[in-house]
Amino acid sequence: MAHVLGQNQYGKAENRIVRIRRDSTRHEIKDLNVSVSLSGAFEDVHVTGSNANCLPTDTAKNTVYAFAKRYGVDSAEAFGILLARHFVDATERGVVQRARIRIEEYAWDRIRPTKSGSGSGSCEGPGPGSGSAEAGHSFVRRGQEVRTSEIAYDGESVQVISGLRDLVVLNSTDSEFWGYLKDGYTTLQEAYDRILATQVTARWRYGYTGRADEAEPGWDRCYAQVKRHLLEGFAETYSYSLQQTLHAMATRVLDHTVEVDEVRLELPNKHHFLVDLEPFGLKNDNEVYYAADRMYGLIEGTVHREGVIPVIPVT
Ligand SMILES: O=c1[nH]c(=O)c2[nH]c(=O)[nH]c2[nH]1
Repeated sequence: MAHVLGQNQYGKAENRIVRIRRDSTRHEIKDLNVSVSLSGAFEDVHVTGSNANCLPTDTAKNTVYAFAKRYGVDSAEAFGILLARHFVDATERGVVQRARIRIEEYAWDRIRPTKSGSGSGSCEGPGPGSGSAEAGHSFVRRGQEVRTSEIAYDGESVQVISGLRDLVVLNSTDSEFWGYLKDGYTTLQEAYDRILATQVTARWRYGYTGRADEAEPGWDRCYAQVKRHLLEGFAETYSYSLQQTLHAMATRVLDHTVEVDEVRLELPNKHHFLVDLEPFGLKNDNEVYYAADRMYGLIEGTVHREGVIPVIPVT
């Protein structure tokens, strides 16, 4: 019985690309997930095993990254048009008859450091975002983080552990990682200017124990204040490791929020790898990155006030 090859298409899906424009100290970021799908004269590829008409998906991937460098990314739409036209018009012998480019774009807002962030504060202090110039290279991914809390009462005292998760932040410069231990399995190149990005999970425990003479902290105020200092701690730390950034963020929360005794952070290192564009005659001057979603380094730690016994569970 004869069989007929029906509709078919192929390409490279989910090319995670971060394009930084660093023309000035005020960097611009474009964060895209680009999927390429080609259809055309691919009967032979499927039926006979001849790859003469097969543009490798690896080439499609390279094209996406090279185009990001060569033409920049003004908008997802304009970038998609460039790519789609290229695959159809520039591929040999009219092999590619239709190109479909799908792009998801993730939006980032700038972290705004505040001048009024100094001095030790309580949750009665100024609200988040008051004051200030925008950070040139520090971003927080748009979309709401999840606020968490865990409350326990044993008949005597109350314990409140608040937190957040899915707060995604990125510094497009001011991050290095070098001078680390090396053994026979070490291949990592030392980095003197890298992207530092993480998805913050934070928990903090209040000193509040619910005694009759104790006033409850302003929970919403404290939440906003802790979040603000986590963001600013991230943005304002010139980092030599994510571990150091973790310590700076947690310390800053304790310095500015007297109600909090202990902070625990879980920070996955969301790796961004510079794409090698040399084969296409392009110099990648820390502009085009492959944003890997796994595997990832996972940096975890607690910072607490001296004399306080830390109790936030290690997960
Ligand atoms: O900030 C970092 N800390 C590490 O421990 C580490 N390990 C690694 O491979 N890259 C990084 N980056």
